[in-house]
Amino acid sequence: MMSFVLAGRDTTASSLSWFLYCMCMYPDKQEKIFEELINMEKLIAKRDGNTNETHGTVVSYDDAVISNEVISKIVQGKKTASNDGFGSNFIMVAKKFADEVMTYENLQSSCLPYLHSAIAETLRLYPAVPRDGKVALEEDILPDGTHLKAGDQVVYVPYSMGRMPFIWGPDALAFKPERWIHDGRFQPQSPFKFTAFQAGPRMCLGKDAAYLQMKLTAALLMRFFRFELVPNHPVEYRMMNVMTMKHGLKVNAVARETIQDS
Ligand code: HEM
Repeated sequence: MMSFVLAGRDTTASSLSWFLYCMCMYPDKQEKIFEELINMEKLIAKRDGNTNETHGTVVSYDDAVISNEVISKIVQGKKTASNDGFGSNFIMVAKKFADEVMTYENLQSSCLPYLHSAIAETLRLYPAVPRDGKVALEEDILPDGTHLKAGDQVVYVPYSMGRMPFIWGPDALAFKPERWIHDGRFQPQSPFKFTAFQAGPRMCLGKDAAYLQMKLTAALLMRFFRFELVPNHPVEYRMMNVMTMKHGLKVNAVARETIQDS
């Protein structure tokens, strides 16, 4: 339990911060994710014979800037107080989306491929574990012929590996979820190339759980809000075991248009 709580909390939390940061830096990618979520919502409504989304009234909350408290209530599906500027319809639509669209099946890597790829791309550029060290218990020879004595330390650096043109091509520094998509599907890379979760027998045990949590939270936020960085707030690395943001991330969340059931 200690492993799961320690390994699974700050890693996913900081990755979500970096994901939001990437969304703010690349608004065109943020829009693509929104479109993907809306399309899925429409498909599911159509499948279930609920066509309200095409006949409903469009309610705009465009000028509103929402507090963290309101966001967390929406993510948890709770009703917000009536004086916070958001009607219960907004909460109802968000809750419906969470319950009916964000199912376990719809959060698998085969669904929402663009969102899944954007999370993988975030981890390529901003791996939650930026460097990871090992100690040889006994004398050993690495696959490339390097000799190790007992007690030697070996460090691999997912942060650097994720940015090497040698590994990812000349556009290695660009945030491009498209690089993970082939024939419209998310295509995983070898864990020896994409090392954010380590590779081999001691690879992260929580990888699928991490994607599930991050995809759910990101989908709920992306579907209902557009994020923008607060101008002039410094975004810097805090290089610890987990790569968090030194000054945290400050964003404005602007509510998107919501389609209200008539
Ligand atoms: C973005 C999220 C995450 C990243 C980037 C990540 C990354 C990693 C890395 C690099 C390791 C190898 C550490 C080492 O042995 O040197 C690891 C191990 C581990 N992770 Fe994760 N992790 C994430 C989320 C999670 C979550 C959500 C859980 C649990 C629910 C989890 C559970 C574990 C466990 C139990 C190990 C130890 C596995 C072993 O030693 O055999 N991780 N993780």
